[in-house]
Amino acid sequence: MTTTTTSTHLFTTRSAPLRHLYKLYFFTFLSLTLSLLYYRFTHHLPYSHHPYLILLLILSEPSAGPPTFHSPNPDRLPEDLPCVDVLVCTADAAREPPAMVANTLLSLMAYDYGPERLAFYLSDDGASELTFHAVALAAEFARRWVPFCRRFGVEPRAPKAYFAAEEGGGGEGVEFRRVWGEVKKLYEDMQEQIAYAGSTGTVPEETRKTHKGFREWDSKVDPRDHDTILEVLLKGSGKDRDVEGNPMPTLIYVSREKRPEHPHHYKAGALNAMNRVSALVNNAPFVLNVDCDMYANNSQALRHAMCFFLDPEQGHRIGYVQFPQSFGGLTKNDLYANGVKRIYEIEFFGTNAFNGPMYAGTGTVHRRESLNGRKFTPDYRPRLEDMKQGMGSGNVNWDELEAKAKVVTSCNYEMGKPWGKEMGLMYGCAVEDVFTGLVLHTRGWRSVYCGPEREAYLGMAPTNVNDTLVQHKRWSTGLLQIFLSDYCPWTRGLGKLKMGQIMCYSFYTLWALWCMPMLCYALLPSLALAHGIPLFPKASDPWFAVFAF
Ligand SMILES: O=c1ccn([C@@H]2O[C@H](COP(=O)(O)OP(=O)(O)O[C@H]3O[C@H](CO)[C@@H](O)[C@H](O)[C@H]3O)[C@@H](O)[C@H]2O)c(=O)[nH]1
Ligand SMILES: [Mn+2]
Repeated sequence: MTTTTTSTHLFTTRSAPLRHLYKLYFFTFLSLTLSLLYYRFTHHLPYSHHPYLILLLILSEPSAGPPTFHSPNPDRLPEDLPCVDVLVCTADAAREPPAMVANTLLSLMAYDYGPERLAFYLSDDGASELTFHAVALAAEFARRWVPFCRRFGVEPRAPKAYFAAEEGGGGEGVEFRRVWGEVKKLYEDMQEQIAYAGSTGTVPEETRKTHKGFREWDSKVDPRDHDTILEVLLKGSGKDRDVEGNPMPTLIYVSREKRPEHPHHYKAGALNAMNRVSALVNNAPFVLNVDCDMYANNSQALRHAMCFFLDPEQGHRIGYVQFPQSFGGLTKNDLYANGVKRIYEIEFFGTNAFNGPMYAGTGTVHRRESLNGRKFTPDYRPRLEDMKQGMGSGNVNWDELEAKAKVVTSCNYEMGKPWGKEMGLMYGCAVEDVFTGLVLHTRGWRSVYCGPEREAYLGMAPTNVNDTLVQHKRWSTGLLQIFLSDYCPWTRGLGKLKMGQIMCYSFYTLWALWCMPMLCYALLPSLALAHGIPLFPKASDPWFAVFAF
């Protein structure tokens, strides 16, 4: 049994062995399903769902086919890495508790990457004082948490998960125990303050004096109608330092301007606004976006992503690197399949052979240029030297920044500009992520799916049937909308995408079609039974073998 392995400098690609067996399995399955269709026809049995099933089965072939694995070699990375801007979004303090947002931010701020090269932007579409409070507390606690993680190499770096796990994970010895105890105490204090504010619904007067940002909530703020609220909570470029004197990364809280008469384009609008704010500070060549309900579980993930972008042979073609979304706290036996394991454990590895996976909305590192409208051309060869400019140069004018950031986050800013159409995340679709990924692929970029052994992100998925239905309705209608739009993979993609990729995109965007076979499978057996129609041939009939398979 051999595996095909190709190795370039910074990452290794390995294809699954026995690729022909996958094909053999697929064609056996397909021919048996087709013969079932024939049997249903000739025996006048209910068969209406079969054509859909066969169509979906054929379209699923590339993604369900043999997996291709890309493994990064971070030991070979250059020392001086390019900056990364990290965009985190939250939208509703009631559904996305401020303590969770703080925890996600802290896990990201503790990335093993070099704090002076990172800048964090928290977009709060809920314009909540409680979220602002939690983020401001997280900024202070980070001065202690980040050096602690770095010094003892602890994992995971989300404090909640870390302290909930085995006591004192990551080290031993008297010194470790002492520091661990101190940091835990500080963390619990922070948690208590967040919880207290949550229980009273407001922030204590004393705390409100610590940041000018709180003044924005002196009068009531309507999340759908307010000015931009923005505060730089940590200044990078060596200004703010942790307890050991090392530079802290930049951290900025932003709640963009909202007016009822202006469409805000949900998460896509939020990310585009953050994209512009981050361009005013470091304008990092790479942008990581993470939903606030997913914490970083692997402190190496960013270094892994860089292995792909900086690879001397293939890096320049890569538009984005997608990490899996893994979920904790699912229902027993994952009753509603909200873990979407099939996608992240099977299909995305299959898409690696066809220019890479869809953009899944979180745990994604984008090349800023490709996200912002650049088409891939074979002569595109970004130089590491150019990518390294930006942070650390100390030339950010922090006073001017707030004023400039307010301009680029105002409702009118995008008027007459290509944002949402040719630049940034695409507007007008409920699954802005898949849509945007498709556009990037049609512009010639490749993507890479990287599934590290230690899960890169761990998050929350819906746990009740109501939330699941809302999510699935949004996904299935949004995806179908793409199939029926100008960006139908068969029209926009022909000549630009690989055939396997067109099939993958069709498989996902036609996801709503699954309702046909599903409904039939749910209804037909009981209907057939009630009318005395046998659904299956007798055991003595040769056709029985096909059914038994
Ligand atoms: O007006 C909005 C609405 C949502 N969000 C944020 O967008 C993210 C995703 O929203 P969520 O309600 O959690 O949706 P999910 O169904 O969990 O999201 C999945 O599906 C989306 C596409 O539909 C992807 O963008 C997400 O990354 C993916 O996790 C969250 O961080 C929200 O805070 C905003 O910033 N502004
Ligand atoms: Mn979510």
